[in-house]
Amino acid sequence: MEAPISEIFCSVQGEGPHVGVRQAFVRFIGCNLNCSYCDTEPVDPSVCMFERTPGSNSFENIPNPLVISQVSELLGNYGNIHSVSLTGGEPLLHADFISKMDIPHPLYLESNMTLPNMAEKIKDKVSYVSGDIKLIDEFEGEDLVTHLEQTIECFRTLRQTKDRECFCKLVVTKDTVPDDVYRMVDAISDYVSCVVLQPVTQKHFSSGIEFLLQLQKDLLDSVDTLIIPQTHKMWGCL
Ligand SMILES: C[S@@+](CC[C@H](N)C(=O)[O-])C[C@H]1O[C@@H](n2cnc3c(N)ncnc32)[C@H](O)[C@@H]1O
Ligand SMILES: Nc1nc2[nH]cc(C(=O)O)c2c(=O)[nH]1
Ligand code: SF4
Ligand SMILES: [Mg+2]
Repeated sequence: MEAPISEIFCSVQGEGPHVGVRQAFVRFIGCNLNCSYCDTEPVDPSVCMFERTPGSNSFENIPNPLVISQVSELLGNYGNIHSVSLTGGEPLLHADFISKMDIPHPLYLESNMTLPNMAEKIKDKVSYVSGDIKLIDEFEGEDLVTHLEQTIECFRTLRQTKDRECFCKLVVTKDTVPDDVYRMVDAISDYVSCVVLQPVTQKHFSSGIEFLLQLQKDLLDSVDTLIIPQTHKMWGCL
């Protein structure tokens, strides 16, 4: 079993309720969506950039695709880590690979939550699910009803249990429509421990502070809701 991976590095989780924990990151290549705000840089798919020494900004190029034993060996360099973040791109496109991974650390999945059949394959492998809600205007493709159904099914499959933590992130931009947020959150709120409103970072127009605080106020009536920006961008780590 093999998969194309763009980066393997060690950093701290910069988003959501576990900001600051030491993690290894495995970034898979490829995505089924095309979000307007996406911060994943295009890469040379022929190599995986491996940062052996955390924070060194020095990378070894490892030819793609990688086999599972190679990934396990590379992750062994990073010492005492909280978990291994599987990100991308969309890691669920590589569910077959993930289902066969055999590493001693808990797996932390970062997903767009649009591929319920793939979620089924790895639901018992992952200990943490950081699942996004994507609003329909963020990508081209299916209609709203199909998108909503797939998102709900994905959250239902990967929902919070005694063995798995599942929380939701939602990137807020100046184009975010509150009613879209309420509809989507309402549909999945039973499956998550909390909702994180993640203000969009970067060159994109930011949403206003008042707007974010109003969204949080409204959502708090039904679900624990935090506002947490991408903290790794603040101190420039990977
Ligand atoms: C790059 S994505 C990869 C995982 C998966 N495809 C997804 O979208 O959840 C990782 C996280 O970064 C967030 N993200 C991407 N671009 C962002 C931006 N410009 N500002 C804030 N968050 C962003 C995504 O919403 C997601 O929560
Ligand atoms: N430090 C750090 N935290 C992160 N949380 C989610 C990330 C991602 O790109 O999936 C990410 C990332 O790329 N770096
Ligand atoms: S789903 Fe994730 S990786 Fe794919 S385009 Fe959207 S933010 Fe980027
Ligand atoms: Mg990122």
